[in-house]
Amino acid sequence: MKVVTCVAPVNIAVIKYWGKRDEELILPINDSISASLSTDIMCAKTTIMASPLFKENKFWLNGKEQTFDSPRLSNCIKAIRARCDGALPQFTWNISICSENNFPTAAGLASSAAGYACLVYALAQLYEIKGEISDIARLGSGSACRSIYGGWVQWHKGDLPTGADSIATQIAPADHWPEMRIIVLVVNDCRKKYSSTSGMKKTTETSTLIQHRAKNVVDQRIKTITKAILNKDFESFAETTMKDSNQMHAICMDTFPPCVYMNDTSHAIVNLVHSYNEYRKGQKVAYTFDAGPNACIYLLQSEVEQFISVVNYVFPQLAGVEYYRGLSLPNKQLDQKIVAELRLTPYEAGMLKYIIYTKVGAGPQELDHPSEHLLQDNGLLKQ
Ligand SMILES: Nc1ncnc2c1ncn2[C@@H]1O[C@H](COP(=O)(O)OP(=O)(O)OP(=O)(O)O)[C@@H](O)[C@H]1O
Ligand SMILES: C[C@@](O)(CCOP(=O)(O)OP(=O)(O)O)CC(=O)O
Repeated sequence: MKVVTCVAPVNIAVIKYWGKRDEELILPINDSISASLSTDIMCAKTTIMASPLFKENKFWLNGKEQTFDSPRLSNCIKAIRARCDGALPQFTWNISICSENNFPTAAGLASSAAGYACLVYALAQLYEIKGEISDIARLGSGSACRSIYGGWVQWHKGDLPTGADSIATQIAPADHWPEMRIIVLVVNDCRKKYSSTSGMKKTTETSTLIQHRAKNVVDQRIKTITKAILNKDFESFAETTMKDSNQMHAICMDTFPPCVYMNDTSHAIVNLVHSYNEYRKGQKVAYTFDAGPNACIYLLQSEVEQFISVVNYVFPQLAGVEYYRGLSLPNKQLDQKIVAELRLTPYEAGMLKYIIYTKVGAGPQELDHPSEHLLQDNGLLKQ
């Protein structure tokens, strides 16, 4: 019997992946860049057990048994096994897979990225594969290839029709910009109506704006934001991040019928960030939205106290929920000058469900201690 347990991070793109040139191989029409977040706060955790005694393959996600026949799961397993030494005994054994996310699944919080990166990373440990695996994680979910690395990561779209050059590389490790923080303002954590996969397929079929983005916009933004990250230039990083999020959602609106992911609360957050930056006389806080209404805020640690005091004033919390999750948030009295100058008025309580406070992290890891395994020795779920 052989067993491995791994964790892998969520990643939040600052230059977005939206649109494929090959649906089957999951090849994007443009490069993208993200930061992988700390697995201490948000992660997928996956145990894979192989045994000559297992009669069949099994897969559980968040405690519920799933079919083993899903095309994306099969594609990842096939591709990993094609790179494995067939002489290893575990090569011929059946496997049990158990995965869980410690944050909402399919709610636009990049669960598929963390989930498939974790699956592929754990399979690579099980089958003792060294070398590139981000192209295999990409077969599970495009954005998953970026979660194979920690820190700041670029997914190169590649040119080959096989997808062999459509891989992720690290731009800078997690400790390159240690002051960087991420606050996720959770507006809705329910399963979303249209998945990223179906939304971006409709976009490539119907939007004309997306051609403009791929041809004329992304390459320059990739250069600008890479330079900003390497030079730790927050102003330039923030402006590019916000513009790129806005362009992705403009393209979603240009899709026919439109796919609308942001809601009124999301737009209220956008307005608040711009007002705040005006008050601070610079781009001190940056928002970005994936395929859902939740806002991911990038900001430096020095800005957190003041920004969060403003968020708490404008979006009062409902009592009785575990509201702050992750790193401990500083508790600062709101500066009344900001309220007066920005003419801030609170919305009704409960528009934000909760807040996750986290930072950039080091990427997937194997957890060696047997207590970490999610499966019993017989390959069934631990109770
Ligand atoms: N831990 C996991 N292991 C394996 N597969 C997972 C895991 N978590 C999520 N998935 C797969 O990803 C799907 C959710 O992907 P989807 O793209 O709809 O949402 P999301 O990743 O949360 O949002 P987004 O990609 O827009 O940020 C799940 O239905 C499941 O098939
Ligand atoms: C909005 C995004 O989060 C899109 C993520 O799309 P997915 O990677 O979930 O899509 P598939 O490749 O079809 O699985 C932007 C991004 O992460 O770059």
